[in-house]
Amino acid sequence: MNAILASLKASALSAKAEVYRTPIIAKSPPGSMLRPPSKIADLRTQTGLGATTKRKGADIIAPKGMQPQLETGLQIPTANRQIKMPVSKIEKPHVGTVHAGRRSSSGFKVTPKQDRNANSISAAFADIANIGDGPKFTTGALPRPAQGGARGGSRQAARPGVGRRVPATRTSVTQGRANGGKVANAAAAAPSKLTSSNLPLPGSIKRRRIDAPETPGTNPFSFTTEIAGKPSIKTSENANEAEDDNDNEDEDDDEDDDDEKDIGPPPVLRTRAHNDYDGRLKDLEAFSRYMIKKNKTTRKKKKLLSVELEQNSVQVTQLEYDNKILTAKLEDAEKQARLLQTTIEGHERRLQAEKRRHEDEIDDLQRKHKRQSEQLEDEQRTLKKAIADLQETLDTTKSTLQSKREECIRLEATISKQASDQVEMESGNRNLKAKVEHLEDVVNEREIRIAELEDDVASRSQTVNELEEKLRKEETMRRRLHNTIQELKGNIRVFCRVRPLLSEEKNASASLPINFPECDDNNEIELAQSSENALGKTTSKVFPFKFDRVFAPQSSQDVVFEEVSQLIQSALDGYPVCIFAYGQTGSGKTHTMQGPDTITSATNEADLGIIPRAVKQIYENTSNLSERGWEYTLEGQFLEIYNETLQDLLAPSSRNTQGSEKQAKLDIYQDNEGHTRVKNITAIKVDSAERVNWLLARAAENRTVAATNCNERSSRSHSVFTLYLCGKNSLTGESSTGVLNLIDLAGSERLSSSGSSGDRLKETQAINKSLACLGDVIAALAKGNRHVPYRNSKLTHLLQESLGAGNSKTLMFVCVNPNSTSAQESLCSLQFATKVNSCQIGTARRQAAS
Ligand SMILES: Nc1ncnc2c1ncn2[C@@H]1O[C@H](COP(=O)(O)OP(=O)(O)OP(=O)(O)O)[C@@H](O)[C@H]1O
Repeated sequence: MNAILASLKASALSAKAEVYRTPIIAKSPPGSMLRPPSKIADLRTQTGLGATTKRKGADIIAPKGMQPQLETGLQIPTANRQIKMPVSKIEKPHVGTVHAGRRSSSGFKVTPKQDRNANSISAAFADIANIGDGPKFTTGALPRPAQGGARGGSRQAARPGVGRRVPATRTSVTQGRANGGKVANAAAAAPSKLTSSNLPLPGSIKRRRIDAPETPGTNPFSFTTEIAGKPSIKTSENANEAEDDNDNEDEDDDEDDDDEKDIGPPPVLRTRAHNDYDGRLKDLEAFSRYMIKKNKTTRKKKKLLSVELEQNSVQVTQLEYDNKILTAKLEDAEKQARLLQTTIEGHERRLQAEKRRHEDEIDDLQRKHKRQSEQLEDEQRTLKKAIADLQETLDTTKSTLQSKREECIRLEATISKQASDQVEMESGNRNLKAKVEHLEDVVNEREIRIAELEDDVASRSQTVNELEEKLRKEETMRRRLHNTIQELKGNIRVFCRVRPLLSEEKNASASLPINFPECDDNNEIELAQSSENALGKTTSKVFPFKFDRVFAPQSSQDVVFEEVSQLIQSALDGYPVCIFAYGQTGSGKTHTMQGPDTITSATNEADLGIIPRAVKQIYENTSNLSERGWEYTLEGQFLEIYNETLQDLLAPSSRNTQGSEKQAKLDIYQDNEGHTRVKNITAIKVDSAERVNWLLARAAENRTVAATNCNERSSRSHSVFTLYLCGKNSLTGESSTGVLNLIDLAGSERLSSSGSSGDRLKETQAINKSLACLGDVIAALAKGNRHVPYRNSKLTHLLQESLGAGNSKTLMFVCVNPNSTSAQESLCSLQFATKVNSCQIGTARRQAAS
């Protein structure tokens, strides 16, 4: 749209410029009056005209003594303003003939010249031009002349020779070369109507010089002006001269010769005598001749000026004609410009509307673009995040892919290997098939054999069942026999164990002189004791002791437990068993019953004492017994008797700490079945051998807490581990309830040798009391007293069921310290053990439901 508007504006401007440029060109038409400055100067020199006034765009030549008055171009004398060219008659312009006038006040006399052809500009041009052979005006591309025009008139008017009189001021119009050089009548040649469209373009005006003929008297500076579509006007001084012929033709004939002469200075009128009439007459005659000459010269000049004037008039007419044409073109151009302006305004309005619409569209598009940009930015952020996630996934996938590739490579290698293996296997398979066929035959044979064997198995399984039944009966028999053996061994037995000297004891003191006489039963021990009598003589006395078994210091835990395991089996068979260790502090009671103070999974099994080994044996035996229909549940409890007070060693540790929940009082009672039980005691199911380790660890922990309050608590209290074994045989319907009491008694130091006082004395008294009660109970059982004082101490009360109650089995370990410093205490312990060993407690009775 902008391009269309720009082209429209450019065409309008070019039209305007063309219109306004035309008068400028018309101001300086080629001709005699408006010549190049150099030509004008030459002409002025030749004609003796006055000063030249230079105007913008043209040189204006005025006669000597006459100032130019025209604003543009040439001021035509008033007398010649008969040259009019009404606009309405442009198609037939009037051109007045310019004549050399009469002398006027300004030196020229101007008279109206007869209009030879007032209705035809061509006639006027013909009057001016076509004089003799001189330069001519040609009409160029003017419209064709009217019929009957002066075709070839110029030829007829042309007369050869110079200086020959020709009709005054003749102008011919020719049709140019297109008409074959024939002269056309100007009137006939004029267009019927001049319009801007058929007017000649200003740019088509051509100016060329036509060489003047070499004829004397011809103005060498005459020009032929050709205007395309317009008549050419030819001017020459010959024409001017001819124009004057109408007025002074005769006079000029005589005076032509004098024209070229210099009239010289006026004659001098000398002073003569008044009566010198001849002289004065001569002077007057001379002066008269001079004046006549001068008059001739003046008239000649006037002629030239008249010619100039005529030429100017023609020029003016031509300019007016051009002016009107250009005015018409200007009007057309202005009309067109207005039209274009209207069109432009319309275009501009449409453009404004388009512009507004486009601006609205641009705003909409910008809003849309902004929204889309925001959406795109959001999408870009989302995409970036997705790309990052994808990149991460890609990396993970790449690494996975890499590992998969490596795996594929491995698999391919494996596949190729497997393929080769498959080939081998196929060949092997074929061999195998052959073998299979062979074996199938064998199998068939063997199936027959199997059928025979199944019959045999069936008969044998019946035998097995019969044997199992027999085994169960034998198991029952075994239990009875085992118990009988135990009874034969004694329901209360005593083992003696002497611990080795500790590393720190080996250098400090001499070991006790203990002797283990060689015997098959390993049940003797001799304690040598030297004493000094009143005479100062040292006497040595040997105290022999005999127990059910004596274990020397090198005896391991395994050897000790091997003798004990028979009693553990009795407990599993449903008998109350009580094993306790007796001896002074540090004699090895705890080592025998438990082993190390703290038992963990890292503890060496060889160091384990009777308690963990007993539980392990029980589990192994219950597993074996399950094949014979026995199912057992084990429940354990661990308590200590300190100063005749029961303490639960398996209670949660919080119950034993100060300020925490106070432990409920533990009371000993007998349940409905006559079993001795402890009220409020913590009973823990022992469902594995390892559970016992945890149980012992908790007991040790609770004992450690108590030891912080009471010095060497473990040595000053009795600890009792009780395991209840309840078994049921689903096959025989038998059941059994065994009790295993494993007791680590307090140190058995005598009160006198302990040197105790205060709390320690009280502790020792309590220990001695309970141990004395234990002795009393055993003595009562040995005597067969009806009353056995079990309730004299917490210990005997607790062991009532397991200590001599008919069916119970009791084993006492008397532990001996090999240190010589403990000789007296060791002797007392061995003496106490001998008393216990001498007891014969009644026949043990199995606690069976049936
Ligand atoms: N048969 C043995 N072999 C090796 N060392 C033993 C043996 N018997 C006991 N000992 C060691 O002797 C020391 C004392 O033993 P232990 O603590 O068992 O005596 P105790 O009679 O239980 O004393 P307490 O009455 O103070 O508890 C311990 O260091 C223990 O390891």
